[in-house]
Amino acid sequence: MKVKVGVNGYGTIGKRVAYAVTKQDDMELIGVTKTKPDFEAYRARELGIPVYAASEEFLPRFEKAGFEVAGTLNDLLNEVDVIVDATPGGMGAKNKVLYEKAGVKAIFQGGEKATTAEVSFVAQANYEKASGKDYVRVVSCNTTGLTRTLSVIQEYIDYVYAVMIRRAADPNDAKRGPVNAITPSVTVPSHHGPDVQTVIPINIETSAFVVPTTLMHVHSIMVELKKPVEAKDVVDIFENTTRVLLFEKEKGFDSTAQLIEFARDLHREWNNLYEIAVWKESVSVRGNRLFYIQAVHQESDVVPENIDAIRAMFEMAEKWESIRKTNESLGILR
Ligand SMILES: NC(=O)C1=CN([C@@H]2O[C@H](COP(=O)(O)OP(=O)(O)OC[C@H]3O[C@@H](n4cnc5c(N)ncnc54)[C@H](OP(=O)(O)O)[C@@H]3O)[C@@H](O)[C@H]2O)C=CC1
Ligand SMILES: O=C(OP(=O)(O)O)[C@H](O)COP(=O)(O)O
Repeated sequence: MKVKVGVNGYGTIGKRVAYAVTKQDDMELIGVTKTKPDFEAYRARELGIPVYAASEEFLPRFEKAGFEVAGTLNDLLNEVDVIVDATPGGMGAKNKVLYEKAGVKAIFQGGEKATTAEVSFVAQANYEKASGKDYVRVVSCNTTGLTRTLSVIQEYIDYVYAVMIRRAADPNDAKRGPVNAITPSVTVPSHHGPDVQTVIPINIETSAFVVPTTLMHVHSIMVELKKPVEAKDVVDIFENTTRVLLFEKEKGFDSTAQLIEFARDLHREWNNLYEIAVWKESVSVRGNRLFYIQAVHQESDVVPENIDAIRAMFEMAEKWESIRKTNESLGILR
């Protein structure tokens, strides 16, 4: 039996999760919601995905355009086993009452507070904690990136300090850009450090800056070590970590631009780079401090996590079986 999945909010994250669901042999995409009949709604329809109005108040927009919807969110909720809420940050918590009323499990995204769900989730770090749960939050793209690499070197960590260089907007977001400025999060820690702690129990402080780019976030990470480790051992660990890839400046990976080009060269859908990109040369140890730099494709790294969260919530597969299935279905390299 396939799990019936709906996606509420067919935007940057929602459309990618919907696509990923269609690639799973144990899941069925029942439909997605839109607030308006724009090109994304027409494209979903072309792809054969039933489009529902995000609520009754939006129905007149669709009627005016002559766009026939399959129903409203409430109708979608009657059809599904789980809803992936990918609405703008903060809206998921409000939607939760609808999901509770419908008796439907729900996955929230990183724009929601941790308290919205029972578990904050990164598959490789705490898959089992989501087992059988009704409400799970896939943490933000940056928190997912930090957790993926830090969770596998956890035994060496005394304290982590990370500087997050955040992209100003997604490529399709003309409202927020171009931005000719650097915007610091003036309070330390930025929300990322405490957010990592909702998944793994480590000491971590983060600060954050928004810079004028749409191509990925970059993290400069410094770890005070609890016990000695050599850079080559950390490289080995990352080389054997799922959803983490090492890239070499030596091979032309000078910036996030080449990382995105790499994803384009793979003919990845939407040039998704689901894996966290660690610059190999940046992994270095000086005294009792480990340094490395990584980049996060904000539009896609959380997509496999949403798929694994569904399997965990329905106890459909053990952790590594789910990760393997998700990776294979999306062409994730490791
Ligand atoms: N973009 C990113 O880099 C990342 C985002 N996240 C998190 O994912 C979540 C979604 O973000 P993102 O995909 O970027 O957001 P987007 O703005 O790209 O998409 C949100 C979608 O929600 C829909 N929406 C708007 N209002 C409503 C409503 N009242 N009811 C239902 N749907 C509505 C919009 O649909 P319509 O187009 O029809 O108006 C829109 O497409 C947030 O929590 C965010 O923090 C997590 C990781 C990375
Ligand atoms: O989850 C994200 O970033 P975050 O981890 O810095 O909050 C996404 O890139 C969304 O960021 P946004 O809040 O700038 O849209």
